[in-house]
Amino acid sequence: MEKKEEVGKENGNSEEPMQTLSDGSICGFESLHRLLESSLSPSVFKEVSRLLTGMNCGKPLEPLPIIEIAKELSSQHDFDIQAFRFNADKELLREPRIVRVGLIQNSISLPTTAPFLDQKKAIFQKLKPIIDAAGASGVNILCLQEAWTMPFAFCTREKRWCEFAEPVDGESTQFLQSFARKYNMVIVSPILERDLKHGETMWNTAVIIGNNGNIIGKHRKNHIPRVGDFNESTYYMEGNTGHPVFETAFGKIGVNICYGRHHPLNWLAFGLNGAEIVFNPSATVGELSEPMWPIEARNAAIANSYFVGSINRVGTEVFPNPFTSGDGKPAHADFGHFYGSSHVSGPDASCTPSLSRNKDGLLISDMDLNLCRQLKDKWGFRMTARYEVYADMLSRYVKPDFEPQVISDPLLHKNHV
Ligand SMILES: NC(=O)NCCC(=O)O
Repeated sequence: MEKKEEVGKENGNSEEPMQTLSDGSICGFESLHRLLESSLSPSVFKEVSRLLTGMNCGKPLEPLPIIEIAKELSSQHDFDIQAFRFNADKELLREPRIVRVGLIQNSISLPTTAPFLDQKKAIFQKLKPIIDAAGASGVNILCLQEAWTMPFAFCTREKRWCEFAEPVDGESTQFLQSFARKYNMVIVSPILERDLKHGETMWNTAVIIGNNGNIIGKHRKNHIPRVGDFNESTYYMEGNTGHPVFETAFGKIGVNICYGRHHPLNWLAFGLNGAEIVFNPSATVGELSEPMWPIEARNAAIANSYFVGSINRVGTEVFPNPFTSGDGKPAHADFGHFYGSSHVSGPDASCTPSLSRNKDGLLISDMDLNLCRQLKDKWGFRMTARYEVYADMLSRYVKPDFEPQVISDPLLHKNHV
């Protein structure tokens, strides 16, 4: 209690509700986890963590040591780096299947008024040391944030930002292919795609680059947001690639891009196709979605017995021309603060602490993929699901003559005298 008041004071007034500050921190702390750690006694913090971030094999998630070269890169280039290990129980008939996964979150590098080519090059330059830190740390599968090559200009609805769209084998893929080869690393690269063979149409796409630098395939975002400033339908179409799972050298992975995380059936479909890790590269802002962020991915990991890697970009991106969202509010030139907070959720309801809310970062997680089946066996969610009942319901629901199954209390409609 004493500590909590201290935190309130840092915010200027202990009577005021605590607020996030303009530097993107929460009351001066880079994450909720850090705020709680500094504000609570060690024993209370331990109990709060048990409830907030769960337990893995009966213990809090183990932090992993970070190698010197990665530490140096993180201090030279000012990015957060954290590492954890998800264990699984030892099995008698299967060896552990440990995969090292990296998630990168970052802000843009130049103002959105800079020439486009410079903006793009500067983001590439910024990412180099972070990808090197991942590669040098032995990351097997690395995922970047949604539309990582560009500012998240979709709020503006101005067509000029379409220039950032690239074919699947374009410049950004070529840039990442060299890292994939150098570090024997699978890389998931979410970009704004221009499909040259289909009339130059655009998609919000994740390109999956294999550890030999080959392109394994692509997935196109299934659901387009129509909420707040996220008017993304101006730029790309609803995906037409289904829910592919990519069998890589290090495990079976799927990509549920940003707003798709609000759709439980979207998560389910990747699970039904056998995903062991699903990435959720995102771009979302505090005012809109922050209370949902720690819940949805975690729920998906639990319900589908797989790991989820959630990534959100960082910072506030200000655009040259103000825009509105048709909600009667004044025109504004930015989306609000992209709150980072990337994290990994396990199928056993454990979860890493989040990366910073206001800083670039690399989160490394070792995960024993055996945990997925162990949780399927323990909780039996796949076995107890009634897919035939859901399938029947859905097939009736999509028909125009669908009638909701509602049984009304007959007394509700009885005429009272
Ligand atoms: N990029 C994107 O789909 N954002 C939508 C906002 C949200 O889902 O939180």
